[in-house]
Amino acid sequence: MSKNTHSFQAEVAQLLHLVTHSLYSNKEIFLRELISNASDACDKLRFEALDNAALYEDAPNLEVRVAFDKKARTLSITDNGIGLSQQEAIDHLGTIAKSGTREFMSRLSGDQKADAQLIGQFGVGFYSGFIVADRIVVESRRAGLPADQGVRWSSTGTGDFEVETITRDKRGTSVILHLREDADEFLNGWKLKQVISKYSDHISLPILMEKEEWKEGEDDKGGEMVATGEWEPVNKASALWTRAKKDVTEEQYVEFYKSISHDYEAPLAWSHNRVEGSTEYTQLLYIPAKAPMDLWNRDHKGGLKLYVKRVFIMDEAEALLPSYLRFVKGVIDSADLPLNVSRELLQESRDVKAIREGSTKRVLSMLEDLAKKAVAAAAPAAESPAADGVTDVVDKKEGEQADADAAKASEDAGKYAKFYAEFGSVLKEGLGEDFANRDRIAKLLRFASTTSDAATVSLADYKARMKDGQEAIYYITADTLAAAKNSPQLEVFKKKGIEVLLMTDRVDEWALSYLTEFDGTPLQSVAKGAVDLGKLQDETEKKAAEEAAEAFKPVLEKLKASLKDKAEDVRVTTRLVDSPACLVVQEHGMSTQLARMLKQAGQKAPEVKPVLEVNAEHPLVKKLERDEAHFDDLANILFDQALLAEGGLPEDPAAYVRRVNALLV
Ligand SMILES: Nc1ncnc2c1ncn2[C@@H]1O[C@H](COP(=O)(O)OP(=O)(O)OP(=O)(O)O)[C@@H](O)[C@H]1O
Repeated sequence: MSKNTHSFQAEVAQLLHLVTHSLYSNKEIFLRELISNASDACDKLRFEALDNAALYEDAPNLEVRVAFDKKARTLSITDNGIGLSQQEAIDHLGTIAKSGTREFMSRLSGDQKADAQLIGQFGVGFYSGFIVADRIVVESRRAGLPADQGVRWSSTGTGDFEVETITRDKRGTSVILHLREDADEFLNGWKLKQVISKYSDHISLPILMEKEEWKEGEDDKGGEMVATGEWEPVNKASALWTRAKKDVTEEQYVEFYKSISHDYEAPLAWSHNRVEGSTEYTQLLYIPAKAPMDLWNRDHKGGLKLYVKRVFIMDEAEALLPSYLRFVKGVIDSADLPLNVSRELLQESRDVKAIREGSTKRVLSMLEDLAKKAVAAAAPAAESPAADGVTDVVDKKEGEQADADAAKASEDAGKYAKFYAEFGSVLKEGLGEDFANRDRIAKLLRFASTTSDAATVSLADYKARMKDGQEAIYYITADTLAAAKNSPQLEVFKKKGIEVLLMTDRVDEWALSYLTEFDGTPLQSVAKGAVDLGKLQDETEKKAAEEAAEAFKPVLEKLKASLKDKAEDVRVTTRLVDSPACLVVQEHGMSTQLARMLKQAGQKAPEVKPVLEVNAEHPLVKKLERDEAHFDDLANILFDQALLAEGGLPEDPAAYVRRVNALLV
């Protein structure tokens, strides 16, 4: 193949421009990305070689070599992994195959700082080389292909790249960076070693660099470091999760997280354990601080990296965690699974089931810990050791330590709220997905309520504040917090000072349908079924209500007849104070709000005919008794207004307007 020029996919060209302009403040990450790709390529070779050992050719020891040439101003990262065929070079180094790319691009604002964060989160991988290089040459040969089917890919990172055939004896890939004028610092062995140990110590392959020696200059003209031709490893080369906890620093855990997740921010928490027993495995699980952009995309893949006895098997192994924990990142290294395990096999394996259960429990405990820290911080200061009077006399050092501890405690305290804001909605899916852990999940949920606009109220908090005689945990679902707060259904609860949880998340109604009770107390939607305040209503109130209903009966019958196409039933209620009417659905029916949402999403929703409840004390309702001439109009207005009040739209808005206008003139 002679030299061919190809254009980058439009998104790549755009990304390259941003990479070179926005990621400048953190140049050195390019090395982490390229070494990580080299390591992935070796993992892939090892995996393919399980079925075809010939792929190793004569070089079974997988490794990465980093070399630089001061004169040529080049830095190269060479691996003897799987390599790239010509077509693969064109496909993989000219496009972005990642899900969520388009959405990511649309969120870029042109503000360099904000964009740099986003790009960091997205992960630019190979293209990060252009932060420091104005030209990149990739030479590669795929394992198993003959030497004359190598490929050279080169580009200056603008609009296009060139590809040509070369002869390459060694399998694997060399990425050769022609460094920019201002990237001189990477032509220095000491600097490179420092960056490698910061970002790539956990890579399980040896990363080799040429040993250097000091050579005096001639005629005492100063000296310099020169390469000796001998290669030495510069990383620990033991996978991080295989080390003992005590041998891993906090910074190393954080860097490892960043390298597997491509996240910019440190994780909120992690847990590293060796599990022994009938199923043996190591788990290293992280809870990110930020949701990835495509968490809600249908094609978002969650899951952990799976290793078997330190051999990389697959990314995004979804079978290792339930879908509602798809935000968790990390590694599982199993001692029991066969090396040739496939995704299909994972689904059926009993070992995987045990790993999944164990990892789920571990994640829930991490979340419980974070939640506990938030509660502890909210507790009165008297419980903190600094306030118990014993620490009156502290020397300066202890004082500083106490300050540091306090800062850490306050940071820890905010973590659960941070987690919940990002992933609370996903966690709720667990109510419907993971019956075995439903109670634990329920304890982790937080909601806004009539006493708190922020989603901070736990079901346990709510229970602790329940009124004497209150027999249920009341909640309402709505599209927005404002709609929930102002819902007519809440009027009687407000009047009696009873707290109601306000649920405005799309998943709430679906998820809550799986949680019928919490700690022995039933959950009750205030928009479903007839309101039954039970013991909260005294006898005189009940009697008055019954009498009002009796007196209202004739009007009720007429209302039912007028609205027979719209309302399932019409009844008198005590739940309203200021509003004339509201809509409710039958006890086990789908709420009108959920039905509306499904329809908007283009999905099939059953026709929900709501029940109209009227407030017999309201002047507008009383008017029904007197105004025979407008009865039908009034009845329809009452219904449509109740629909409007909960965020719906009258079936025939023009007719509604006509009716109201007729009454206004
Ligand atoms: N050293 C290499 N050897 C073989 N293939 C490589 C190498 N470097 C990159 N590639 C190929 O190019 C693709 C694109 O690399 P890039 O770093 O841009 O994204 P990625 O690795 O797929 O994603 P991410 O970096 O976000 O994990 C890789 O998926 C891989 O197929």
